[in-house]
Amino acid sequence: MFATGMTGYQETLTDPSYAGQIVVMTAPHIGNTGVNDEDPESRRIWVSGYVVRDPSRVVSNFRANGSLDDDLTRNGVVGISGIDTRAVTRRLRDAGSMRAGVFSGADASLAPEEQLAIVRGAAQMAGLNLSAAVSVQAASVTPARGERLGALAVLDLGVKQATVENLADRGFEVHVLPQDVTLEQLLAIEPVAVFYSNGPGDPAASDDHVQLLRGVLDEGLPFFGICFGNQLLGRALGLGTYKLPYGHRGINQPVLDKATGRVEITAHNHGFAVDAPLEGVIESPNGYGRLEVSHVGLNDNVVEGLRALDIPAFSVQYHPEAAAGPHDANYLFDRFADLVREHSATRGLSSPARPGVSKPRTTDEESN
Ligand SMILES: NC(=O)CC[C@H](N)C(=O)O
Repeated sequence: MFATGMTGYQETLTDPSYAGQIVVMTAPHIGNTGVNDEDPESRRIWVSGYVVRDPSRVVSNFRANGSLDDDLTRNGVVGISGIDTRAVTRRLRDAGSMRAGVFSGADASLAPEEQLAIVRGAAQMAGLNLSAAVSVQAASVTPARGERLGALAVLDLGVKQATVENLADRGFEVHVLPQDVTLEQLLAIEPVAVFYSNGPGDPAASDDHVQLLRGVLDEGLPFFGICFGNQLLGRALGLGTYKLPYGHRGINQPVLDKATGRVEITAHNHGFAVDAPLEGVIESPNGYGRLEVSHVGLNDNVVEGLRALDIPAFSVQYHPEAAAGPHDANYLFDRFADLVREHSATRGLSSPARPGVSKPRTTDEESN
């Protein structure tokens, strides 16, 4: 797939949501600012391959302590340059994101048909669950900063460091939990709220995370989800998801906040989306009351946010942590903190109540 950001390649490479994907950069000149210790969004580079037109031969930045080339080598990730990435992008826009291969070493001398057979033998992104590959194995805690709101359970489906920092800045004691945590283990930290992160893979292949989220919503806990978290909230509420032809990956995507009429320029990285009517109020097929699409992508009218009207839950498909990207959507972290404050005031911090809607509890009502 292709990414259109002209800056922030280090954040892109270390964003776990790119796991399993070969990233083609439309910006022609990549690597000028090298790499540093401050910008990684996670513990490693996750892309499967990196395709650029013209890598910088000189690293020039006061923060740099290495080059892009060295960083890719250290992480065992293959990069390829000298490619007309804009021509590749035009093909991807016409034909959609597809499986691909970058061959080096002995594989480079294989016949094209043999290379094609290797690519065709690779797994499709549709139907793939990659959460276990990127999630932490053990929980970790980042202390709250400023006014303390309480413990926040973050399900690590591929969380970015900038998200953790934004949540800690809002007063949450951020507990990053492994993706296979049980509802009992999650509730044991006595969270005031729950957050689902971004992450790689097809949301339709994440039934366990959807079930866990339904347990969280049944507890009446406030919820915020970003990107993969938005898709999983959609599924928990009873909506379907689908694969976009070539996805949204860049840092200048216009999104309408329907509540304010304001247009935000935002960072995106998603290949799937929630299927829901853009206008009007929808009744949750899973019995969570009313919900609506809160944000819409203006390039192609894709659902970019959801809000439940009868339970304290909302999510966005794009990236308010904006690493890299513009900060227009940063208010969403404040909106989450406000929701938790309101909820704590009405329910009491230590005794979460069930939402005032009755929910059928069978498992076969999942719509996808
Ligand atoms: N950044 C994300 O969370 C991506 C979500 C999902 N894997 C998608 O491609 O749509």
